[in-house]
Amino acid sequence: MTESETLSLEAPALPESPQDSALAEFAAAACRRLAGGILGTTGSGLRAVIEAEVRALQAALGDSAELHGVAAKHPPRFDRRGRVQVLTNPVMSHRNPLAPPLVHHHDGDESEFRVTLPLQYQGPRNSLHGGYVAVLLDDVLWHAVRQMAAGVSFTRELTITYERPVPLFEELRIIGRVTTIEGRKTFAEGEIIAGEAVCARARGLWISPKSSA
Ligand SMILES: CCCCCCCCCCCC(=O)SCCNC(=O)CCNC(=O)[C@H](O)C(C)(C)COP(=O)(O)OP(=O)(O)OC[C@H]1O[C@@H](n2cnc3c(N)ncnc32)[C@H](O)[C@@H]1OP(=O)(O)O
Repeated sequence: MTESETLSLEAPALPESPQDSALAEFAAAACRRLAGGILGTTGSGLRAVIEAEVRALQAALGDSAELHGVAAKHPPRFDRRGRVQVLTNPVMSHRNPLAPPLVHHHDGDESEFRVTLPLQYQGPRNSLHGGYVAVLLDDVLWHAVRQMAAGVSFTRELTITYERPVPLFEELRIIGRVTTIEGRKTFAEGEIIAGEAVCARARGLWISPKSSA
């Protein structure tokens, strides 16, 4: 597979039918498994498997140029509250192979993700990459803000405190909660918890641009 073909596959279509959505989620799950498998395996046997898989995918996709820029052609989709759905988010979208297989729920002013992270998120040995710690906290805090604040808010400031390594291969609770709303400004905080231990903390400010408030 050439580099340009790889990039084209990273700009997925936004399918409209439930069947297509299921297909996109299936494909993303397969990509995740492949990414983890590649990192954990070496040798010529792996090369043969990957070559065969890639050739089969190329044949099934036909002209992969069709995948270029498809997202921009599709109109946005809306949720039950009339808000634009975020279908490509690299943390929460089940269609995005970059997103880990997390489950989330929201209760009151608090959002929670639960996830067990595999090898492709490794920074220090057996621990989560620090940048990804910030990504997860940014997203869970934003999710809490999204439920509570009017309009759409964007991260203005985010401070992470790395208390101890965040482990891979065990379930994490990633929690975000709104602390204060002052007009267009929403302050939030949260943490990543493994077992009983708080591994990382975050606090930050989200601002809704004047036009969306
Ligand atoms: C559909 C889904 C799509 C969205 C899909 C999102 C997917 C989830 C992503 C997770 C979240 C992200 O990563 S979001 C992506 C990363 N973030 C971004 O790209 C944002 C880049 N920054 C911006 O675009 C801008 O700075 C904004 C929109 C955040 C704010 O712009 P602005 O509205 O012009 O801000 P400004 O007037 O300067 O400040 C507003 C008010 O806040 C005050 N203020 C500013 N900074 C501070 C501060 N540190 N502490 C206290 N107060 C502050 C100012 O004094 C002012 O007060 P006063 O004068 O009013 O009193």
